[in-house]
Amino acid sequence: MIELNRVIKCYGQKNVVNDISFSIPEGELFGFLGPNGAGKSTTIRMITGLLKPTSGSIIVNGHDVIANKKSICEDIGVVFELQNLYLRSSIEENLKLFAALYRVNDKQVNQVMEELQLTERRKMAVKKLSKGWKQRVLIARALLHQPKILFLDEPTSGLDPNTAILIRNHIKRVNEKGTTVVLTTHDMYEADEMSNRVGIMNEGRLVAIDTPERLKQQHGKNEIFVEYKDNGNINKKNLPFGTNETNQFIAQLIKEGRVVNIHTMESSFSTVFAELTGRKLN
Ligand SMILES: Nc1ncnc2c1ncn2[C@@H]1O[C@H](COP(=O)(O)OP(=O)(O)OP(=O)(O)O)[C@@H](O)[C@H]1O
Repeated sequence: MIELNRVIKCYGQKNVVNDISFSIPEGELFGFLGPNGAGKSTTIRMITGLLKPTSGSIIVNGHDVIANKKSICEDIGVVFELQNLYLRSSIEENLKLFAALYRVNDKQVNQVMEELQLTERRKMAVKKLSKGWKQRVLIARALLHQPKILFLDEPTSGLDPNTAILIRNHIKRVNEKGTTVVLTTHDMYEADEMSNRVGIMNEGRLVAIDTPERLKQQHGKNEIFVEYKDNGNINKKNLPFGTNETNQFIAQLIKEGRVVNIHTMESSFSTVFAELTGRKLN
């Protein structure tokens, strides 16, 4: 369980995280979204004890992170961008070094390597690996000590679709076994598909927190897509669902026998994001 209460972080005069309160229950897969500079990384760094808030309280699994940041080390695993691996060492050496710090046995190291499909290249130096392999090593390293909470910052950014699927599936499996997951992402499909709930930040504030389905119902806009004959050409239009203008326009097309194709389109999560933050991503 993660609980933030009235958390503020300011740099100079600017509140980059501006009085946010929310909680993440045990076992949830929580998607954390927001445009660049919204304050997501700052918030995650505060939750994981890497950064001290200006004010407010943060409790992780019953521990006050601000009073004692070391208290949560054993409970959390983190996969952040620009994390260091020992490039000249092999996958296995990197993992065993970390395993020793957490008193994790070889059996667990082998199992995690197997689960992330790393075994085949276990002896290969990390510097020779592609970005996707390195990312899997980072995830393996974060999971070695079987943390109760896993924090991932853009885990599939810049990876090929197959590696992204492998990583998403693994994150889902880890979550199904009981690990709470906090996933920061700019990928709206990933957020929608994976999260039990999402929190959306904008300009330091938490502007929404709910299930993707409810956010789509509340903030999305269903549309009707219609293709129709128009003076010898085929025209296409997206129209708002259920308005009088749309109904009249379509009724007229049907009457004149001009409809070529028509279907409704469920609002996408990108629409929700744009509506709540005023900006578009992906
Ligand atoms: N050490 C710092 N000193 C001053 N300002 C900072 C510092 N760290 C972050 N900021 C500012 O805080 C704001 C929030 O940054 P943060 O990295 O938390 O955003 P983000 O939502 O994670 O963005 P991104 O999606 O680009 O990673 C930004 O305006 C950033 O410039």
